[in-house]
Amino acid sequence: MKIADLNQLKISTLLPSPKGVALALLEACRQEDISINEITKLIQTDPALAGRLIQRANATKQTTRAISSIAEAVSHVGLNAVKQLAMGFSLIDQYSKDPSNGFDYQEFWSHSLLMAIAVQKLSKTTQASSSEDLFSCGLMMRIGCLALASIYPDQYSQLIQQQSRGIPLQQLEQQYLQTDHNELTAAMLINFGFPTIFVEPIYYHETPENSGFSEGSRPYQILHQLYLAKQIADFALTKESERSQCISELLLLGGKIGLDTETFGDSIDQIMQEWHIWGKILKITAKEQLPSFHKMMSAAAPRPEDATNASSLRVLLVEDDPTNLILSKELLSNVLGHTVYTANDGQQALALAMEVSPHIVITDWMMPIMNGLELTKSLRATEWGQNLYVIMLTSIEDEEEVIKAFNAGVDDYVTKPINIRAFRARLRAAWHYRQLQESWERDREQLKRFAAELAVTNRKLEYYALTDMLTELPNRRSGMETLSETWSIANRSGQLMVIMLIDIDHFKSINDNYGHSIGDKVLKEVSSIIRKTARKGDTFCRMGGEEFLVVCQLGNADVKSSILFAERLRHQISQQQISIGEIHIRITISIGVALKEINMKNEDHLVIAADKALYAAKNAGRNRVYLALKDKLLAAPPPPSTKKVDPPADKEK
Ligand SMILES: Nc1nc2c(ncn2[C@@H]2O[C@H](COP(=O)(O)OP(=O)(O)OP(=O)(O)O)[C@@H](O)[C@H]2O)c(=O)[nH]1
Repeated sequence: MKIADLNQLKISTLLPSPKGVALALLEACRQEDISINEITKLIQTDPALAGRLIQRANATKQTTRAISSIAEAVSHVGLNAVKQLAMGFSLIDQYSKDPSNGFDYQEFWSHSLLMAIAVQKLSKTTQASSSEDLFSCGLMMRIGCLALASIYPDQYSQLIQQQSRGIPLQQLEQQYLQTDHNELTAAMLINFGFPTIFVEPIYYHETPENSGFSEGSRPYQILHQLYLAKQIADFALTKESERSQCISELLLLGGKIGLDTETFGDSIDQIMQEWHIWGKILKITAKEQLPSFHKMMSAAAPRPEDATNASSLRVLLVEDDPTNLILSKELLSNVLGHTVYTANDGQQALALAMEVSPHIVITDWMMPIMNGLELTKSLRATEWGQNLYVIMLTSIEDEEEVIKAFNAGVDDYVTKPINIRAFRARLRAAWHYRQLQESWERDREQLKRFAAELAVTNRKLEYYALTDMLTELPNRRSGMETLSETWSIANRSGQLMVIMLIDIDHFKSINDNYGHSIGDKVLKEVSSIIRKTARKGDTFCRMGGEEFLVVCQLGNADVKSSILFAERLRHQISQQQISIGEIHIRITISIGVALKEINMKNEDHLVIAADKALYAAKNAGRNRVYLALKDKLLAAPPPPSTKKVDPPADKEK
């Protein structure tokens, strides 16, 4: 995260800053021993702030009883949030009238308010943070833009205009102002006393992929809620004709934080309602009421209402007659506002089309070298030419000829001389076709992305379902699946089958002596030794607690080699000192080995036999291997060669 150095920028005195009671609150909250009583007294001096605070407290309270006093509102909302809300409200009051510098202050706050309400709503679904804290984060997360607009009024309005031509604002800000709104926001929020846990996610809210936060962590969750809140705010303020393009992306993002379409749609509707209510309270103009999200989701692609909507198409005009070419070009570019490329015959047009990828090809019919029909057929023969919209210009409106043109692949025809109004109307149809095509392509891309993300999520879920999270060994469920598969194969093939149950001796004393987290580390260490010592093909899992299961690979499963392996493992663990920081621990394990026998009905009987052997090993003094064989429990040869290490686990410092 790069934070702007406010002093170096020499702009600190020009930065938007809270005034009056908000400023006093900011100062007061810097004192560690400030009491709610003192804060309440301060707020009482500003009736507008007091009223808004009580309204906010009521907006988030769980009970039906209304909060009516400032003290109650302060303790409900929390000191931190009171301070942040006071700052946000104070800034709105001071910076909401548009000075004539081109920066739309009302739209800025309207957008910020939307982000605040949206992130608060989303936070309730994941409970990553207090929703009041997040409300203030949403309200202030683009405060750097406001700052830049106030410090560099003229330059900043020019940058905003350039941004609307497709250059990212952050890039323009860095280029012309040597800082950007995110750096400045971070610096200002730190100055206002916002905790880093919020400032960092706010800094990355436009580019979450650059944050490096680990998946599922608290900053990661906050960041993704802020990101989604911004997308929702952008969506609400975008032009109606462009709204449908954002819907699938929004649904995908909602899905990522665990919201199904129904719940997500309802949340968006509630956000929009609250936006209007809060807009009135703070005197910020919220846009007209949007239709319900479900309605917007099922709406058909918009049709252009006038020619301005249908402008800016890339048109390839093919005409051999120079006068007609000039006239048509003039009409298309100057009157109708399209970008026009020209060619004099079909062959030239084919080459140019490949180069400029036009949206529409308007071609004359009769031309030398390659006529309009041949050009259309050639275009349709290519993959990229399938979706081009082709309009044929013709002087005769003979039905047979027209059918011929449509059979060759044209989408429409216009008779010459061109009638401007009719031509404009037909281009609108072409524009609509283009819109549908783009939305279809977008949906397909999103579907691909969604499928890829779903595959990753499913793989992760599968991993989590079969893995013990502490030791990262396969878990009991996975072990039981292997056991039952191996049992079936051994049954069919008649091969020998051996399993082992391993249990750490006196593990409870490790927890008791050193605490649970050291106990966890010992479990991890033992798992790692088992993993390293196990023979190739043997599968092992953590059964739970301090018990592990090894299912020997059928080829390895003769009793002698399995006992040797168990002994080696036991010996290895008894010899290895486990060091965790300053603490050094030696532990031992007991192992029960069992062999599949004819009288065993299923794998459970095999586990019971191994358990009996384990119990016998424990009873015989622990740190040893026992074998269950033909209803007998035998100490496994060779007997433990190492000195018996008995309870409790010794502590060496
Ligand atoms: N740290 C930690 N402890 C666990 C975990 N799962 C189980 N335990 C503890 O493991 C201990 C098992 O204790 P016991 O079943 O009495 O067995 P033991 O102390 O190993 O004694 P013996 O098996 O008789 O040698 C209990 O104290 C559990 O709380 C875990 O995931 N982490």
